[in-house]
Order: sequence, then structure tokens, then C-alpha cells
Amino acid sequence: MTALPPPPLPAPTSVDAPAPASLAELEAREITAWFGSHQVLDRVSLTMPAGGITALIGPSGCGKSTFLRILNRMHELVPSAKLAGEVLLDGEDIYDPGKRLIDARRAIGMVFQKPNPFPAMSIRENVLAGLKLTGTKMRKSDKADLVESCLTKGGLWNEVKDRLDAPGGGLSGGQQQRLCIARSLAVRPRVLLMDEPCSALDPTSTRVIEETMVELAQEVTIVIVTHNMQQAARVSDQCAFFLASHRTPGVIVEHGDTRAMFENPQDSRTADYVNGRFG
Ligand SMILES: Nc1ncnc2c1ncn2[C@@H]1O[C@H](COP(=O)(O)OP(=O)(O)OP(=O)(O)O)[C@@H](O)[C@H]1O
Repeated sequence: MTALPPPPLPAPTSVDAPAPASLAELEAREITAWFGSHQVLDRVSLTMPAGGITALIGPSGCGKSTFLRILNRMHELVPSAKLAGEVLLDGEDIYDPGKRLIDARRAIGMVFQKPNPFPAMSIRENVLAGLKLTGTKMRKSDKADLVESCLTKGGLWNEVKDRLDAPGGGLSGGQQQRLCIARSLAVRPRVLLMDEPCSALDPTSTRVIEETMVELAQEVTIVIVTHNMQQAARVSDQCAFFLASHRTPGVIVEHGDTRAMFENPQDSRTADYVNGRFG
């Protein structure tokens, strides 16, 4: 699935600086999804453990990106899209009518396939952009600290600390993606969703992002869609293998510990997929 633009957010309401985030578990229960009359997922359930990296794998069109977008209420941006089921963040349903959309998007951030920094904004402004959108006010010195800590966690600080006022669009592709990660972190999400975050990057930038992900998992739960089996094996703790066949919506065929899924898959279709025999 190609990158979507950042979702629109409601007008600013909060004036508090973001509170420190704690690790959170994300649980999808019986998720079924449609685009118009086309059903693309059928009762998919998956627990994504706090502080772990979960990789969603499977051939093109089996519903991985749709599932990922359901996890932070982006699916509902598509006019024909519908869904059934629940998404629980630490036990609370993000689709509860009493919950605000902005809170779900703030707690569950998204990094897209194609880096999408605001090209004319400075590196510093890019990192702080999410705060503006969520209406968060901070002291200037706190902002400087936040920029440094997010760029450090994003694995970019040393490369940009002397040019924070340069435009974000002037960075390399890999640097731009790390800037987008830093931007996501600035609102202190509890979960970070990553939709093929390295597919537009060279192998060196990919490895830097993978190292960044592993570091980040200590403070944020990560869910990544990837077509790269080596990447799933390198970074994830658990994998979920999605599959859809002609006329049949996507389901999870098998999920569990990544090493077990790669070395001793229980389903022959998983074995064929992880060994590159299809997809
Ligand atoms: N905006 C949309 N409108 C209509 N159908 C869509 C839309 N987005 C996705 N679909 C359909 O939903 C199904 C699942 O697509 P999705 O992008 O979730 O799969 P995927 O596993 O992420 O694929 P890929 O690995 O190629 O990105 C496909 O049949 C796709 O054509």
C-alpha cells in the first residue's frame, strides 16, 4: 500500500506538555474490514505485547496495511471503509464512542513507507510539528530538550545537531525517514506503527532504521509491516503471517515467536512463505 498523507487532526485543545509514556499492550479482537462490499479481513485477532516488536508479514494484498491502519483509526479516513471488532490499548477500546480520535492518533503513531517530512520546514520544526497539531504548549527550553531527545532516539541527532534550522527536505531519504520517526516520538506515543518503513531506502539506511527500532522498543510498542523476511527475522520478537486467497478475505494463518515461525513453522503455507517459495 502506498503512503497516505498524515491524517487530519481536530483543532488544538490541550495546553499540557506531553506526559512521559509508559509501555502499552495493543490487542486487536475479531477485526473484520471492508472497502465497500469488498471484505478484506475476516475476524483477525492479535495481541501485540508491550515493549515488543511485532512484524506483520504476508503476500501483497492480504490486508496487512489495512490491519495496521485500523490500529490507529486511519482506516476510517477512506469513505467506503467499514470495520467490526475492537482495538484495545491497555484494555481500553480506541473505538469507544466516548474516546477522542485525537487521543488514539496521539497514543498510536504511524511512520509511512515513503518518508514524508514537511520539506520546507526546518529539521527542528519538523520534530515539533506534531505538538502544534495536538495543541501542546511547551517552554522554549523544554522544546530544545525534546528536539534533542527525539532526534537522538531517532538515530539522527549526531548527523543534524549543527543544522537544525536547515529544511527537512534537504536530508537524504534515510535521514528523512529517521526525522519522521523523531517527529512521531515527539508526542510520546505508546505504540508506533511502521508500514514498510525501509522499502524506499538503501541497505545502509535500512540497517540504521532497524537498529533505531530495536532501541525504541524499550519505550514504545512497535508494529511493523514488512515484505523483507530478513528484516522481520532481524528486528521482530513475534510475527503474524497474513494470507488472503482469491475471493477469501485476509486472515492470520499463524503467529508467534519470530524464531519459531522461521525455524519451525506449524503451517506449510507459512513455511513456503518465509522460505520465499511464494509471495
Ligand atoms: N483505499 C482502498 N480502497 C479500496 N480497496 C482498498 C483500499 N486499500 C486497500 N484496498 C484493498 O484491500 C485489500 C488489502 O490491501 P492492503 O493494502 O491492506 O494489503 P497489503 O497486504 O498491505 O498489501 P501490500 O503488501 O501490497 O501493501 C486489497 O485487495 C486492496 O486492493
